[in-house]
Amino acid sequence: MTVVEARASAKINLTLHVTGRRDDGYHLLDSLVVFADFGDRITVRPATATRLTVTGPMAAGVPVDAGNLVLKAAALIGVSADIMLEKYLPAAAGIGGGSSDAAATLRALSEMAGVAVPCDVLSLGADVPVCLAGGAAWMRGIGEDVTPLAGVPPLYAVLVNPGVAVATPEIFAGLTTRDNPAMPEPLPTWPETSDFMAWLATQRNDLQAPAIAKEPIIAEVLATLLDTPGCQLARMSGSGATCFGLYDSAERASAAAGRLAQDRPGWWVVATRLNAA
Ligand SMILES: C[C@@](CO)(OP(=O)(O)O)[C@H](O)COP(=O)(O)OP(=O)(O)OC[C@H]1O[C@@H](n2ccc(N)nc2=O)[C@H](O)[C@@H]1O
Ligand SMILES: Nc1ncnc2c1ncn2[C@@H]1O[C@H](COP(=O)(O)OP(=O)(O)O)[C@@H](O)[C@H]1O
Repeated sequence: MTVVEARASAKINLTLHVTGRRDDGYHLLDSLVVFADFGDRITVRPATATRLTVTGPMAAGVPVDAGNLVLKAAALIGVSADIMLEKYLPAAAGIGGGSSDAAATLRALSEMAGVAVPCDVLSLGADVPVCLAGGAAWMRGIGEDVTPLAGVPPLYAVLVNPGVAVATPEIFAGLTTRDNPAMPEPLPTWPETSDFMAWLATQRNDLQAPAIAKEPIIAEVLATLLDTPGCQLARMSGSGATCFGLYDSAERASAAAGRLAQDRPGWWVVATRLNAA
């Protein structure tokens, strides 16, 4: 019997520029996306009818019915399976947990049954195409235009979520401007990690201000991250509330995560590598 496992890595928007809005209300994005070496885990086994079990430390509140993106992905690819989802990522957190689960399910079911992943996965969510691509990418359009990026260095990061779930549509609705500048085209090259960090600091997450207006604790998360030794940049990912801090070494990232976990027992804190090979 073929059992296939797949990692559903956390998605991090290192930049997230909102550059316009379509007539249907969806926003045009311009985002540099990378993935963490930390995430959920999907295991699929052949079965005559699809069944989903959700376990893991972050399983509470995750839908187990047809609303789960794992089941939507299984229906889209048309493969039945016994699917186990182990949740380690907080939901509704701006790190694409559900989208990454959907992409991992498509990959795992494709391998298990020997069927191709459907070309059009955007119907599962705007973040699913980039999660399916899986590596550092330039994401544009509403999320369907994904260009893999070489030359993005691996980074040491700490991810922090203060435990507030954020509804993505509400954050987009809070934008005061929707025609903000895009990243430069072509993107610059970054010979050293320090060049990349310096450039990142000049970019933005346009959803950060409306997210802070809705959930002021996000500003506290950013300030707390910036206050830890070695933190070079702190920014929110996606529509929040998860923020990332970038560090100059694995040791400093790990020390910061240890200190934050101790000082803020209610916060979800993880030291991880982004865009590691
Ligand atoms: C904002 C981003 C940035 O990567 O990340 P998250 O905060 O979800 O992690 C994504 O675009 C989210 O992707 P995803 O969560 O898959 O979005 P969807 O389910 O397709 O859409 C949820 C809602 O977000 C808004 N939305 C989403 C994408 C987009 N380009 N414009 C939008 O306005 C719409 O209100 C939509 O109804
Ligand atoms: N597999 C899943 N994991 C987490 N949330 C899911 C999943 N499937 C559906 N959802 C729903 O999707 C919503 C958005 O969750 P998620 O994809 O984790 O957040 P975000 O879009 O902020 O990155 C959640 O509120 C939850 O109800």
